[in-house]
Amino acid sequence: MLIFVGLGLYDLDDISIKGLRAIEQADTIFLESYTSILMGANPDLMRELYKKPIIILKRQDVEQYPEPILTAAKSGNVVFLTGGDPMVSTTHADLRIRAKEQDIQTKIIHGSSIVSAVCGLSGLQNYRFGKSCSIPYPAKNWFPKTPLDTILSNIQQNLHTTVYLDIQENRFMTVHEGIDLLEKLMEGSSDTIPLYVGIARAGSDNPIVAAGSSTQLKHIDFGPPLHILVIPGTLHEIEEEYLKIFAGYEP
Ligand SMILES: C[S@@+](CC[C@H](N)C(=O)[O-])C[C@H]1O[C@@H](n2cnc3c(N)ncnc32)[C@H](O)[C@@H]1O
Repeated sequence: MLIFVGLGLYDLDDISIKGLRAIEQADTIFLESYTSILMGANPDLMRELYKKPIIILKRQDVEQYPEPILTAAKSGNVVFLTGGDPMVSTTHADLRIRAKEQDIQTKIIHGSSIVSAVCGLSGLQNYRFGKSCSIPYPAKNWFPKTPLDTILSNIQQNLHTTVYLDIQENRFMTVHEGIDLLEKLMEGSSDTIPLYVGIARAGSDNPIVAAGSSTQLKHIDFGPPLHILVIPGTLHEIEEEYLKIFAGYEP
């Protein structure tokens, strides 16, 4: 059996009791930490708490060479750990399909997700979000414009946009870096993003939530990762009130 377990948002306490029970019963535990990462925990703390070994997986181990995971799940109980919810903004649906094709039973134990956390922290209503996008760190000769296109298209339709910020090995894109990259993409055009909401460390005891123009947000210290951006469409009056109270928004 292959059980996808969501670790939740920030530290060891965010996993569900169902998730912990699945770990207790597991013969093999895998952890992927390339789609998201618990900044208030680490694999050693997990091994200590779960009293079991944990095998760390890279993207290619899951997306290109998943056979060891599937083989283990054919003969025993496998838990596959992911930050947040395992099926939100990840590609793990593919692994579940591959397991099904090999007659391996699967199950999902959900975790709290950044997708719902942004709604609670910003007050932006979940049914007013359009397509989300990700900003990658620019590589040599590669700086995609698609995130900006998604944001502008959502703004035109009066929808909010969740903007995931890149995670690379020990490199986590900040709200400031994300805004700078978007501003660079808009240089020389008439496109503008009038309002940004920056969120840091959702799920921790001290998340930061700040709303304002790019210039205003550049003066905010968001602190350590993880960070995420939300670009609102036109605000509903309750959303505006919420951002004023909880995110220092000054229209
Ligand atoms: C690709 S998404 C994966 C979402 C995850 N599966 C979930 O359900 O929460 C990961 C991105 O979301 C954002 N993120 C995830 N957890 C966060 C947190 N606790 N605080 C702020 N941003 C977070 C970061 O921008 C990160 O790069």
